[in-house]
Amino acid sequence: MTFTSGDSVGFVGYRGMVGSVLMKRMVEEGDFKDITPVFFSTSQAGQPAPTFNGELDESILQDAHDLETLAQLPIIVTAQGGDYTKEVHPRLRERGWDGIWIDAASTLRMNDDSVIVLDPINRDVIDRGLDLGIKDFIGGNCTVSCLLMGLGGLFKQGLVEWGTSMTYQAASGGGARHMREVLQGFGDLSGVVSSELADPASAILEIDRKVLELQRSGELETTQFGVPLAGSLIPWIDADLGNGQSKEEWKADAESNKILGLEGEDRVILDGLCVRIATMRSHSQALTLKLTEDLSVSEIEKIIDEDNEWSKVVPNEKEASMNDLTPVAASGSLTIPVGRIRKMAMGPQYISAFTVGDQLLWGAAEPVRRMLKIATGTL
Ligand SMILES: NC(=O)C1=CN([C@@H]2O[C@H](COP(=O)(O)OP(=O)(O)OC[C@H]3O[C@@H](n4cnc5c(N)ncnc54)[C@H](OP(=O)(O)O)[C@@H]3O)[C@@H](O)[C@H]2O)C=CC1
Ligand SMILES: N[C@@H](CC(=O)OP(=O)(O)O)C(=O)O
Repeated sequence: MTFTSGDSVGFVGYRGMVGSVLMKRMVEEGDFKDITPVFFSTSQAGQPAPTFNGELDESILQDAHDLETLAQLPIIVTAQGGDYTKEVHPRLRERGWDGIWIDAASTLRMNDDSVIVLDPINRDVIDRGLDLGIKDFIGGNCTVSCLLMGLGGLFKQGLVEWGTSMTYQAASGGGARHMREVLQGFGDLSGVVSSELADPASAILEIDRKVLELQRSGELETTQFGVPLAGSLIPWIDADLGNGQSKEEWKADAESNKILGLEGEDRVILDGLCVRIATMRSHSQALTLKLTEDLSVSEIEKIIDEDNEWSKVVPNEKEASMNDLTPVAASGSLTIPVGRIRKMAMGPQYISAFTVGDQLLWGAAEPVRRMLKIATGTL
């Protein structure tokens, strides 16, 4: 089953948080002109379909579990989530569907017959996969994709022996309801001390006591995160692998090496701690890298800056770091700022770096959007 310009492409999960960012980017880039979109829903089949291409369209939402309809499509793009992938993908393949499956969920990422897509970093791996007849192209973990978009130049040139990544991951990584829960938490904490906050003479330790009392009371909404995140942090993300490592931490090494196409002795060792903090949609990470060579900071900055058009070095200065190297600065932007680059006290080959990326853009929707363009021959 091959795609020719104007053919239909199926979209599942278009109205979720990741799907909405994907649709917005496709509209911004005029991507709909090359395809005929067919929209699917697991809950709204039969209702009017959206019209992102700006044309009058009377089509209706298709049933996302209707294998017959899905199997007619040469390309399916899904941001519906891992449960949907687990349920539908194997059944489609079992019935002989050989179209291209492009997915934001992690389910198929580490399969031998899938490629993790991040084309500014691994276009060669994607092209090789297409040539070999690979049909499943999966977006990477948000933290991994943002790391490689920022520091990809060093990895691609084989300059990293090992690295640690200490993350500061935003609430959006859990989903829309997690973001709401954090904001609600901040509101509740602020509300319980509103009269004290209005009085500049009130005692800060009394404010702190009341806030902590509410955080520990069990009265805050914690359905999504399990514990209060507002005014706190959670030093564990994703499943417990039982060896002291979280699954999110495991992904750094496993996915980065797969994205870069590194095997055996060429693999880069990556490990670290993943921490959830109460920011909205940008993940940050503090890195320690051991380089294979003693490069000057300006050489390192040049390699990072020049690797792709989105990585941007922020000078290792206080004001620039405070203004340009934060989740507030990075959110809503495709630019991946990389700063705090300096030689560490451990020796000339050890460097620090700090990077931030919008986890809904490069962390989720953008690699998937670009893979669709590659699959349709327009990138
Ligand atoms: N959040 C993230 O940071 C990342 C997520 N991903 C992957 O993407 C998947 C989807 O994540 P995300 O977009 O956050 O999930 P959402 O919960 O926002 O959306 C998933 C689906 O929920 C259904 N839905 C039910 N109620 C609503 C509503 N009120 N508004 C919108 N959609 C609704 C929609 O399906 P329907 O129309 O069928 O009802 C929608 O497609 C994840 O499971 C994960 O696999 C990947 C990387 C990062
Ligand atoms: N686990 C990420 C979000 C995510 O969806 O990751 P993955 O695509 O690897 O499941 C986070 O919580 O920030």
